[in-house]
Amino acid sequence: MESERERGWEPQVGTRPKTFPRGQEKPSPGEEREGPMVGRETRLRVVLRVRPLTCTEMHRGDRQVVHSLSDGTVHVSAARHDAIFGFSAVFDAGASQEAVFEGSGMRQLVELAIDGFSCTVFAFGQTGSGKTYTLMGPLAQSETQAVSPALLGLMQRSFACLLERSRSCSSDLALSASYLEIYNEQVRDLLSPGPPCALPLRWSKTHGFYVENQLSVDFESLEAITDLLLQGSQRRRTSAHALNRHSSRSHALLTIHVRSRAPRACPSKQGTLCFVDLAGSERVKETGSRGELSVEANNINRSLLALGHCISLLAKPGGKRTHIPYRDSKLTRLLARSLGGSGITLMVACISPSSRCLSETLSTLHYASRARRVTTRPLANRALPGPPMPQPVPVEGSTGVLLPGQDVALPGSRHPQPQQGKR
Ligand SMILES: Nc1ncnc2c1ncn2[C@@H]1O[C@H](COP(=O)(O)OP(=O)(O)OP(=O)(O)O)[C@@H](O)[C@H]1O
Repeated sequence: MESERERGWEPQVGTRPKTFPRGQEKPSPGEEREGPMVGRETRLRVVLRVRPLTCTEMHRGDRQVVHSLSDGTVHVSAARHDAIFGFSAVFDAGASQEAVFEGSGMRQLVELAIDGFSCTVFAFGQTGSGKTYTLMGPLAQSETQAVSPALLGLMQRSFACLLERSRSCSSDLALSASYLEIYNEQVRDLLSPGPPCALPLRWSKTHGFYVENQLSVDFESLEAITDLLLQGSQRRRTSAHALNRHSSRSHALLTIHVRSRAPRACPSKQGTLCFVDLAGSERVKETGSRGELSVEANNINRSLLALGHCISLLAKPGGKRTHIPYRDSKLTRLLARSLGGSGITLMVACISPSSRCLSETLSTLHYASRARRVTTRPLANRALPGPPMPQPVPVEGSTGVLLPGQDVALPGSRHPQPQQGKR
């Protein structure tokens, strides 16, 4: 039986805070929430969600080979396999969207983003295993009919939580969103109007990897951010194949930037909350992908392989001291900070309980188990006092902003390069 410490977001025994780089500062006395984990080795938190058998799987007579047990474990039992895997939490087929939000630690992650940390939640698993459903709920239906509030996913629940905190008397938060996809190894802006075009991914010593010229849109209400999510998701590449009628063909990253408006003299906190909906791994033989679909599948599988490789190396004892090949894919470059840097990460592994998916399910479970050994050293971000940076200028009649010197930038602001103290 594992201890609370092994269940994620608890610092490891005997680790010491390292020095605090510029822009990422020690907590001041009284900032309790940043307390135990700041600057200390902290494990990724990994939870598992098992979706129900689909109608097709039931009609086909697939057997259920995954059974969740109490205490965060699942039992996989099939002809030649009998194994138990443990996670920080396991959600079975009957778990509601609310139970996943409350039990996964998502609410805590929102709080940490408000406190200035770079927080990431990513969903991964085989195609059709329920990643998009867990993050966004059944979004595709919302074009024609409203989605029942009970079905809303981790994203919408986190937005509500964030806005509630923002309205509460003590917090004065400025919120903005950017939404990207990695499609066939190209980074594309999902909020930018017009045909998708590739954005450059750059690296700087102070900020690590960042996307140049991505659009960032201010928002102040749940309706505004839900609209952005819907607009962006409609632009995202999806296709139908044998295992999923709405299969995502790209990795999508929605980032909420949370800036606290502190008094002038104090450095303000600058946190992020990034939702990563990975495209699912797939066996081309089973999905029946041909032509363009098969090119997409190869790109998806290659980038997931690169991610798996980085995770394996990071999970080894002393792995951080070896070279981690983040540069092998755009996905690993963008997740470098969440996996091996100073961010705080929640991973939601999604699986199908069907006997037909057994080998993919085992692969996801092994991948997820390995990820539980990965640690980061969380540090909060602070905007530094000093000469003021160019501030976005509100544009009348829009939630968008213009940076000084820009003449066209609706509906959001472009970030040509990271600002000081911000990635
Ligand atoms: N927990 C769940 N309860 C009910 N239905 C679910 C659940 N999880 C997934 N589904 C349904 O299963 C189908 C596949 O889910 P989803 O599209 O989220 O998979 P995915 O992992 O994102 O796939 P891909 O990688 O191909 O994009 C959808 O019809 C979805 O509504």
